[in-house]
Amino acid sequence: MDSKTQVANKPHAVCIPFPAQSHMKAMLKLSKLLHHEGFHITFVNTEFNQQRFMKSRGPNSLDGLSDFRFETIPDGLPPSDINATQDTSSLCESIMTNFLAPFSDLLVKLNSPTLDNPPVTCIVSDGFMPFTITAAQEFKIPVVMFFSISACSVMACLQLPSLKDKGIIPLKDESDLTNGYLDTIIDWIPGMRDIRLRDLPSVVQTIDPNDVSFRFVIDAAERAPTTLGIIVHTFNELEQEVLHALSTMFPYVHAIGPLEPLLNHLSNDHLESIGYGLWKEETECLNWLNSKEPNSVIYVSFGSVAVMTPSQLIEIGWGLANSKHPFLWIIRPDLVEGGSTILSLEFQEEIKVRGLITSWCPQEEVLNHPSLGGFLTHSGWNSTIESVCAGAPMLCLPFFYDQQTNCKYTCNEWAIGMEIDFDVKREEVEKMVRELLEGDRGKKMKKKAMEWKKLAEEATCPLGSSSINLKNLVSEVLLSKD
Ligand SMILES: O=c1ccn([C@@H]2O[C@H](COP(=O)(O)OP(=O)(O)O[C@H]3O[C@H](CO)[C@@H](O)[C@H](O)[C@H]3O)[C@@H](O)[C@H]2O)c(=O)[nH]1
Repeated sequence: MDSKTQVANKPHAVCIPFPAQSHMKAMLKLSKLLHHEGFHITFVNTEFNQQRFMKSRGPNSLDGLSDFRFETIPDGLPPSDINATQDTSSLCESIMTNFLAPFSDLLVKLNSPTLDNPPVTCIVSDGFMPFTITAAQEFKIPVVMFFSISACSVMACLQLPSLKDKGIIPLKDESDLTNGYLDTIIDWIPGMRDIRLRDLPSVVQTIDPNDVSFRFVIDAAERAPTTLGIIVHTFNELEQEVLHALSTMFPYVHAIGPLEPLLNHLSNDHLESIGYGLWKEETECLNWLNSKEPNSVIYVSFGSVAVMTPSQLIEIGWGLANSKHPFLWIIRPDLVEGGSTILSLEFQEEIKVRGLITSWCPQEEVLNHPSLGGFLTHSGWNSTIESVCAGAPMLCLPFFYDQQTNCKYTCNEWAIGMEIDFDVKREEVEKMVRELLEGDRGKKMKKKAMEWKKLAEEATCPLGSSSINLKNLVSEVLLSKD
């Protein structure tokens, strides 16, 4: 077969993430795995995020290979700060109305005989981008939905239409937020036990049926079951019960994760140079960690979207300082409401020998550093599963979306976390950090975290459950001729 015929016969996956940092990172990792399975990859960014990538990682950072390429579509939004996460509600609204047309145009372009790539054979779409299902139907190609969230959060999202039909959501009145209604146990969700309304994705905490995020998640939940199947960034051993329940709802459910150790098993990763950060990674913190005792440092990060009040920032800061333990704290340029960080000179003087604050770091390297003792996190799913991989116990301070659900499972089911009240007080932060790094509960959580780490390693070794699920996804779904 000549090389032109070889190219023409290659399977070609178009991979499109929800256009935000964590979803892009997870989809890029999955795309690299599919590339290794022999796929030609087209990775679709919004123009805005493509520019951010180039800015943070350099103009050639997305050069890729001839069979791993990047394309862009517009996001339909007015210009915004290149150093900040876009407003999620505006993004969701725009995804629902503006993305289908440019995405379909891109598929037409990619199928053009004048281009030197194989015709598109499948779409791997973020689970929250259901316009891709319409495009897949139009182009008569399979689509699978990839959820870069936990299986329990996927299940919870999928139940939103039923919760709405039963009149449980949206809330009837603002008072339902505080009168105990959120403590209602929902006892009929398959595979999930002892779940309260407040543990479900935070979009349920609205009284407005037209709330953008509420409509956005319901739309995705209603459309997901019309696809061939779903991929979830998790592993069988971690979420057995809920994955089993999900498997009765779709033709295929593939738990493929954690993604980083799966990638680490690839020999010859030609795509290693394609990184993930939309902010420039500051690496001097790794040297700082080298100077610390094993298991001594608390790492603090709230992901790429959460925004906190100045008061929360100050309470967290003094709680960390008063614990007297060393800490590494990520304060993104857009972390605090109003934009500026207001840490006093007194605070900076107090922490200068044992605290390091930086704007963005190579998080997975930090979590796996020997001096790391624990992680104070917002319970975003990528942070949670990266912490599981690293065997790091967590303090959970969930903000919104799926974070409440992840926090519930981290603390109650997996026994590797303790929750901090959202109305943060410095005394509580100090106490929790001490308990995590010095107390019996912390020791038990660390032991459990190491057990989950071992199971994650087993799931991602060549004959582990996630590696087998990846092979099955490729042969049963993406290469299937049915
Ligand atoms: O200094 C940093 C801080 C974070 N990260 C990375 O950024 C990602 C953060 O992801 P995540 O923990 O999932 O948080 P968010 O960025 O807040 O992610 C959004 O999307 C996730 C699904 O992809 C949801 O689970 C979250 O609730 C939602 O807020 C992780 O991969 C981190 O490794 C870095 O590389 N460097």
